[in-house]
Amino acid sequence: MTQEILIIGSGAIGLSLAVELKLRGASVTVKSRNFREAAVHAAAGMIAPQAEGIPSGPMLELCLRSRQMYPEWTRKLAEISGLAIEYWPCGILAPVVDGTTPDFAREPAREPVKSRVGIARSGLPAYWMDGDAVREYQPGLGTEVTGGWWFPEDGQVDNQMLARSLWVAAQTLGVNLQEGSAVESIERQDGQVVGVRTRDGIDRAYRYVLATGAWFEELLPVPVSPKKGQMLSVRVPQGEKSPLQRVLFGPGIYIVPRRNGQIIIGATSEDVGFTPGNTPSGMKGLLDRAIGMYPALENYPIEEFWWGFRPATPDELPILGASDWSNLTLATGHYRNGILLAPISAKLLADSILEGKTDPLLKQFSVRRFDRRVAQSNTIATPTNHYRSMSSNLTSPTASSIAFATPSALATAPENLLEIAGRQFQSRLMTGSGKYTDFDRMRQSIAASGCQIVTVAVRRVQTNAPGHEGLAEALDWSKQWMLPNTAGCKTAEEAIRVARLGREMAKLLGQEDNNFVKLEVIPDPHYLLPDPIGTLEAAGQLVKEGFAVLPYINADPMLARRLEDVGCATVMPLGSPIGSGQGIQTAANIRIIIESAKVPVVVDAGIGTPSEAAQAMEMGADAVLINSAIALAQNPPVMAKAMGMAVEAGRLAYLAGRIPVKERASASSPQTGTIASTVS
Ligand SMILES: Cc1cc2nc3c(=O)[nH]c(=O)nc-3n(C[C@H](O)[C@H](O)[C@H](O)COP(=O)(O)OP(=O)(O)OC[C@H]3O[C@@H](n4cnc5c(N)ncnc54)[C@H](O)[C@@H]3O)c2cc1C
Ligand SMILES: CC(=O)[C@@H](O)[C@H](O)COP(=O)(O)O
Repeated sequence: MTQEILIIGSGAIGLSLAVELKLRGASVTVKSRNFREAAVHAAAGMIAPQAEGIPSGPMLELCLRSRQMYPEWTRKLAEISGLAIEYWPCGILAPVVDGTTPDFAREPAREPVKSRVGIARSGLPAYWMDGDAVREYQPGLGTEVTGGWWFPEDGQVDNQMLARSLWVAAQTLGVNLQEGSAVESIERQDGQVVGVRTRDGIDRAYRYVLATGAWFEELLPVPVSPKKGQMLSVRVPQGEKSPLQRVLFGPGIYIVPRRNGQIIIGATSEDVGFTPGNTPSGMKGLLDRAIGMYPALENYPIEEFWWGFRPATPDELPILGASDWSNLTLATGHYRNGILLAPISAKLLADSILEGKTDPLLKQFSVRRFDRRVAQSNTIATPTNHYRSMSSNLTSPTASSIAFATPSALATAPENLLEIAGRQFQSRLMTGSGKYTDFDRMRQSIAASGCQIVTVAVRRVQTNAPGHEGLAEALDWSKQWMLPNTAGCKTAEEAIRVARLGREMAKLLGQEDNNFVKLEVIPDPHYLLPDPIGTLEAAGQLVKEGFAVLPYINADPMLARRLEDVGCATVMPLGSPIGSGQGIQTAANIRIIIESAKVPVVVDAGIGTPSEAAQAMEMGADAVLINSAIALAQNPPVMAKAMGMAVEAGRLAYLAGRIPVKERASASSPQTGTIASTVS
């Protein structure tokens, strides 16, 4: 068997993965029944996690991560293939029509509406405009439009160019592309795939990936079905300049203007199996809605119509990752968002196939959610149930918990308490409140961790960002000390403003004397690295205003000293980028900070496992702050418990003092006085 990776399917997903695997040095073959039938050609190419109204949770996170990858990903593909790809972050305007107000617009904007333009409730950039404002912004909208949402970070890619570029990039890199090679069956034996059968015989490889889009069920009994979409395009009349410079995404209709004057109009969503062709009723429905939203289209020449099949699963979420066969990876079900999700799918699957790294996000899209057998056995071990049985063990006074009491008492002895700005805490673990799938899970996890300080993103709570609606009220603040943070602030000014809001929020929730703020000034959306200058500037001001400032910083010893000098209550150097789970990559600098700091040092961000939390504490950190590793674990409450124990273990180890590292062995039992030496 060769070390070849064999991908079945050459659509957006199969080709993106082929390119990624090849770029990382793998040997790759792609079997493609028919490149032209792939949905990637039929799509509109919208990069639209916000306009699609995807609710907060793993899917939105996947989409946002992918959207963020788009500029660099398309640049790289264009460079390899030598073919331009038009990626246009033009923003998407979602007009609202009377009686069809989409979910995200149902409540009015919380922040004061400045004239006729309001800022959205979502933590992501989104702006509400009333009827007059939206018309000013986009002249020519139909009379039925009563307002609209503007999503400046959504956009579009020319999916036809993308498809060509993916194919040529794969070819250029040396992927073995076998067009016209339809796989008829997948041969399986002893829990493994042993080959794929085509009309020419059996092909074997070391690993296999099934990426056949809407046709997935033909080869494997997994619930993926085709959702047909009909589309058409018109063209801006010759000599006229396109009046549309952004995508319009209305109820049941979208209008996607390309820079070359073509305007794509889509799309129907039909459960008609693989029935081919465009229908008069499909076309009429699209044209009626499109003209209603943007009447000028009625006189534009029609250029083309077509259709395609989206791969849809029952929950409309993709299937990504491992299967019941150890060497078979699954990649399908991207439904309406396969163009958007191509880069992140390729990255996460390549990480898993080549490096055995399973991003926690990938687990959310496992095929196992459709497996009745597995689902049933899972109910016994679902996070909540498992946690319940575990927590009852932990609270009952068993022999082991009694035996454990002495060291715990040491860790919580008065001289060993964590003290920040005059306030004492027994637990040295701080946790975050974001990224949980639901509030119950969050509450259970925070309780299981034993932490006493919980940080809350003020801005996201204020704007009711997805997953943050009612978050602040969801926790019992008589048991936890709130650490409001300024996440989402890019400048010192914003952070100062949000810190003040945070203080008000803590007051409203009953913590009258809470002046704590976790200061985050992060202009860089990619690595979420803090701005040292903005942080120092904001810290100085906030200290003057009476805040206890806990600044999140890169592990920079000089900056830590400057922040201490301006009066910060702690310093919070990062272990590695937020949410990366890369552990403590900055150990050498953190050691220097710990050595010289007179204020508590809290290692914040990047901790992925309990052993890394313990490592930070063994190094002498005063506390750690952990969010993603708990919230995104398969079983958050149990991971929270593990983190709490690790922090305590690490602290005890630090207090106990480790043995020095020696170059030579040193025997555990005496070398003299043994029987042999006594006899002789
Ligand atoms: C009308 C329409 C509009 C859309 N608009 C958007 C949009 O604006 N934004 C967005 O993000 N997404 C959009 N999508 C969705 C997106 O196009 C799909 O999610 C994505 O293309 C799916 O990619 P895939 O690789 O899984 O499948 P496909 O791209 O369909 O590719 C599957 C490939 O597998 C091959 N294959 C099948 N069976 C076999 C076999 N037995 N052996 C070998 N090869 C086989 C097929 O020939 C095909 O080439 C749209 C889809 C449609 C139909
Ligand atoms: C919630 C919070 O404050 C995070 O920004 C923090 O830095 C934790 O990082 P991880 O999510 O990597 O644990």
